[in-house]
Amino acid sequence: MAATRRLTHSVAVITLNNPPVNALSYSLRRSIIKEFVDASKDSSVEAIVLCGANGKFCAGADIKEFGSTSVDSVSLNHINDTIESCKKPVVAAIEGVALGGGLELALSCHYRVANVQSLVGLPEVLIGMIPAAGGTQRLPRLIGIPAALDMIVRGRHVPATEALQLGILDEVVKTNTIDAAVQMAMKVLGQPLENRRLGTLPVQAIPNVDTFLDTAVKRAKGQFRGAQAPLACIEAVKATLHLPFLKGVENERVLTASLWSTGQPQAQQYAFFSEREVGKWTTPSGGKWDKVPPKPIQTAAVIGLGTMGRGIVTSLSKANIPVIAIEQDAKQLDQGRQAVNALLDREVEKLKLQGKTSVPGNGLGSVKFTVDLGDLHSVDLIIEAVYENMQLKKEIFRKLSSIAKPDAFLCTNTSGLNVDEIASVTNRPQQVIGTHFFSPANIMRLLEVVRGQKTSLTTIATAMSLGKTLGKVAVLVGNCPLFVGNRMLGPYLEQVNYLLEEGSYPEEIDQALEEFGFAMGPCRMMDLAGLDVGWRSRMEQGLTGTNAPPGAPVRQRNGKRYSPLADLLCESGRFGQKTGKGWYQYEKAGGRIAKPDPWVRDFLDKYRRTHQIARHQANSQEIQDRCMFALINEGFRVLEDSIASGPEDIDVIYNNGYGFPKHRGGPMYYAANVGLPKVLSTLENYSKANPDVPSMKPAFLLRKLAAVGGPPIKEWRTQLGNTSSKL
Ligand SMILES: CCCCCC/C=C/CC(=O)SCCNC(=O)CCNC(=O)[C@H](O)C(C)(C)COP(=O)(O)OP(=O)(O)OC[C@H]1O[C@@H](n2cnc3c(N)ncnc32)[C@H](O)[C@@H]1OP(=O)(O)O
Repeated sequence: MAATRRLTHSVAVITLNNPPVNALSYSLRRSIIKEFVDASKDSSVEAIVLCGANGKFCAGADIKEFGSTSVDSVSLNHINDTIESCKKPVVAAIEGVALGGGLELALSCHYRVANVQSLVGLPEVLIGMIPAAGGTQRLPRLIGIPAALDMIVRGRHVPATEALQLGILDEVVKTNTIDAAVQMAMKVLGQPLENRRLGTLPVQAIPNVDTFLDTAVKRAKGQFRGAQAPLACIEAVKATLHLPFLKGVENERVLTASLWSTGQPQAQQYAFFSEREVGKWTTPSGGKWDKVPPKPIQTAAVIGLGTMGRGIVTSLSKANIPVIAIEQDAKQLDQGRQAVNALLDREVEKLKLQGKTSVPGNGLGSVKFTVDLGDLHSVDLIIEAVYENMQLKKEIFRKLSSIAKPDAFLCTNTSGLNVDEIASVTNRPQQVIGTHFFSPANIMRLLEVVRGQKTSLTTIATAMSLGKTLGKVAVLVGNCPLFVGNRMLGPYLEQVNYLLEEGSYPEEIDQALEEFGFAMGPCRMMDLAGLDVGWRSRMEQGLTGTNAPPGAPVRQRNGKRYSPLADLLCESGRFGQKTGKGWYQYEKAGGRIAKPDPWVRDFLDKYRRTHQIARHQANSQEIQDRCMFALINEGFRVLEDSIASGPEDIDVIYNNGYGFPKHRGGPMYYAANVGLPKVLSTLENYSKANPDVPSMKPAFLLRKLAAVGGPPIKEWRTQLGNTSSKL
């Protein structure tokens, strides 16, 4: 744990050592200050190098210690000021990462040398905070307001080559970073340090700075919808213009305290740790992430090059895994090839920007396009990504049974079909697993890994590990219709339809949920996904179309409330963005700019008149409560059924796959924050007034937890008890 010290010539090298990422815990901070003061007093030491153990400089403050009392007793600001004012040159030797407080520490050093593979950044905004150890004051003084603001507000991890260009680093080396830092320290001995102390420098003026900052605020409000940290970051950087350095640092402290009182940092830090926790999967049969080794995946194949397949091929190639990409005929193969190549070209551009052009083959795995399933005989893992049709999927898996090598894993990319049924037609159900990617699959971080009844632990471990290799956050879920995310979406969208029936317009509903923080309101989301998808599914279920029960009341099915609104839209050819019309109108078929459509208003008004529904225009709060509590209630049912192993899993799914605002932690964290007794009573009231909407009947687990006062979310798991686990 202690920061250790060794002398190289007359240079003291202080090593931060707090595995796994050298986070600046209270005890590490104490050791650093002690070692540093000793070195600066030692007359045999002429210069000091700061580095991190195990190839990592430092990932910043220890987030686990936030909120504890020891935080301020040895503040990072005190360390940074001591370093910056040191009379001997201090050089940071950056390997791996210098993030948050780690970069702030490095910015207090007089020089910075980094390994070419390293990343630097101030990602505090991603955990609901601002850099509060001088970062918002030193970085603008070093690289100017625009570049600093961009890094701080987006929390970007900047590759070393870019950081060198920006002026954050003084030198980038391919090997022996610490030696290079020692060399640098020797080289600068005797040179004046005044202009290397960032806290003493003026910030460079830029023209029209007020307009520039106002625009940044407007952009952040639009982009981060309700998240306070990006705005506080702008405020803190703005202070460099009118406050002296120390006052600017004091302002960081005030802004941090004010952010903390919003509860957003706590929610985002919960989200951060939940993402790491879901990787540590367990199963009731005793399977555990660190006990079951995954099989290495050296080659993979993807069947079907529609939107999902293209993204999955790109994702695999990006992870440097050679892929075989299959389509059923030459024409579709050609279309798929063009689309994949365009996506891969964009990836190459991104790699170039990161200075990674020297990686052999550009660091992308090769892609072989073919129409011949026979080519799959030697691949390690196959992902089927054809459209959602059980018969078609089964036909493919039957064929794969005889073509794929016996130890190959067979994955189905389905958003809700029964993985057991698909596995049942194969000769290896233990090696079959669901991998539910989210569109666009090369960008979206979420991967739902769906375990079937017979899926082996090795198969789970391999799919989860593949998710990590692809840079995704993989969540293990059980097999039930629609799995976790889409299952919860059902009652949420049901409420949207009922609100539309009752008198709200699509844009009002979207506005309320976008104000809540969702990246996209539900009506725009349905238009994007295609209204016909749900329509076809409802036809297959006999809820609408020719299979619907004859003489069924229009607004009821099987004794439950039913809204035919989306069916009616589809019957008039309005499938959403793809047809240029859905809940909104678009500039053209395939267009993306949604405009409220007077046709839709007329259609809804006429519908209400036909069915004699008195107009009830719900306000934002009612829209948010009904939609959110419907979603959350289903989340409790998912937990009861053990389809997800804990509330954190659900929250990670929603934060990463459904545009849920991370500053609210996730739907289950939000429920805990609102208070479970309140969620329960709202659902109870609705349910009493609407007994024909069973999805709003409060879940048993919600009642159970509310009955014990709504404990903190980390205690929910203990209340889950013995349920019939699907995990
Ligand atoms: C409180 C004192 C003074 C306050 C004033 C100073 C304010 C400073 C503000 C900050 O510095 S806030 C922190 C800013 N830093 C970050 O946000 C970085 C967060 N970490 C990451 O982005 C990643 O973890 C990583 C460093 C890029 C590494 O990613 P990788 O995928 O390689 O590993 P992970 O699984 O993510 O992490 C491994 C392990 O380490 C834990 N961890 C990571 N960072 C921190 C941290 N800053 N504090 C505490 N713990 C951290 C992570 O939880 C994993 O733990 P596990 O137990 O193995 O799951």
